[in-house]
Amino acid sequence: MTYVSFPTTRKKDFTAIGRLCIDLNANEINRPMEETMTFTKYVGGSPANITIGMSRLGMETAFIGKIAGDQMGRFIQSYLEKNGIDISNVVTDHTGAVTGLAFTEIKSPTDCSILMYRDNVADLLLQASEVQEQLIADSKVLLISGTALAQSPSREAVIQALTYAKKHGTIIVFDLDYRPYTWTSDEETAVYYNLAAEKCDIILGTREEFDMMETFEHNPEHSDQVTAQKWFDFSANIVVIKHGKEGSIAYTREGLSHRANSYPAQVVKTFGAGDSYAAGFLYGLMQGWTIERSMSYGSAAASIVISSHSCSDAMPTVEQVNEYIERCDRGEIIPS
Ligand SMILES: Nc1ncnc2c1ncn2[C@@H]1O[C@H](COP(=O)(O)OP(=O)(O)OP(=O)(O)O)[C@@H](O)[C@H]1O
Ligand SMILES: O=C(O)C[C@@H](O)[C@H](O)C(=O)CO
Repeated sequence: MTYVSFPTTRKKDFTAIGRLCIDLNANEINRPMEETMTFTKYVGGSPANITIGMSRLGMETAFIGKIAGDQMGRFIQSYLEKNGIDISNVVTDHTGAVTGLAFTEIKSPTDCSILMYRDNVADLLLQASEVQEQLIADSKVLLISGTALAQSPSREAVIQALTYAKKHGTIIVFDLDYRPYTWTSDEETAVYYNLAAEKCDIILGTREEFDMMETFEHNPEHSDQVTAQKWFDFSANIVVIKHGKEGSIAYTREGLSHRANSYPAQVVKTFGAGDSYAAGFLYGLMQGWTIERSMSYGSAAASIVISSHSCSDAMPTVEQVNEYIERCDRGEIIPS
């Protein structure tokens, strides 16, 4: 059964809009930030990570965003280029805005947190007039991520991108990617998230992220089914709710639900799980696989990334995911 009909003849498989940042991941793991001395620098930002993931899986990708006009911005630009991502709609800021930094604290494989430095960041300065309609028209999929809705003018840029995607029949994926520190109030967050979600074909989020969106609604049991059902009255065909190590559940417009277990992992840190899951899942759907197989593929990609030090740089290729699944099937991966 086909749940989403992706356009067939387009130059790009996948384009994302949103933030391009830097991750500084602690080298001394299993320690609090107060005792962490050194970090390794990677490209970061959830939509950037997903795009890198899609590119590693062999998809034709592009990015719409804004980078700082400095060394960090140029580092991001060159990394995207090296990964085969079309950066013709990555605009450089000339107002002195900076690159967002995410310092990661890895206290234990299950206790990780991120300290964000996001004052006057370039990614939130993308303007609606800078979004290229033709690029969206040329893409099978447009992925938006929630953080870009947090402030103007980036908020308007995303809404304009949604308008172009609707006009051209580009499939819209919403990765909720809720980062509370970027927002000023729960009400503002819920209102903008809901407005954007109404236009999306596929929505991916964690239970906690959907709870935030239900600020004005009644779902006392935090029921995944109730959450998903609402979106089928709008544009959604698939709603995926992620539950960390417990796996994920996808609902479809036809009223079916599909579960996927997580794969075993030698966990180094948990962040990056959602981004790699999104890349693997969307890749599978775009190959015409079943929802279960696509979810399972996303779960395997997630286990690879959480077993690694980085998010972006650890995004796996098709060969790596296949090999990981085979090793798991042979019982060779012992969970940590
Ligand atoms: N500890 C774990 N062990 C194995 N797989 C995991 C673990 N945590 C997450 N995953 C896998 O990653 C998928 C997405 O994880 P999760 O629900 O934590 O998303 P997320 O909160 O968006 O991730 P992130 O931490 O990157 O924000 C899960 O469905 C599961 O397949
Ligand atoms: O999303 C961010 O800005 C930080 C990410 O790059 C980080 O790697 C992460 O949390 C992935 O989900």
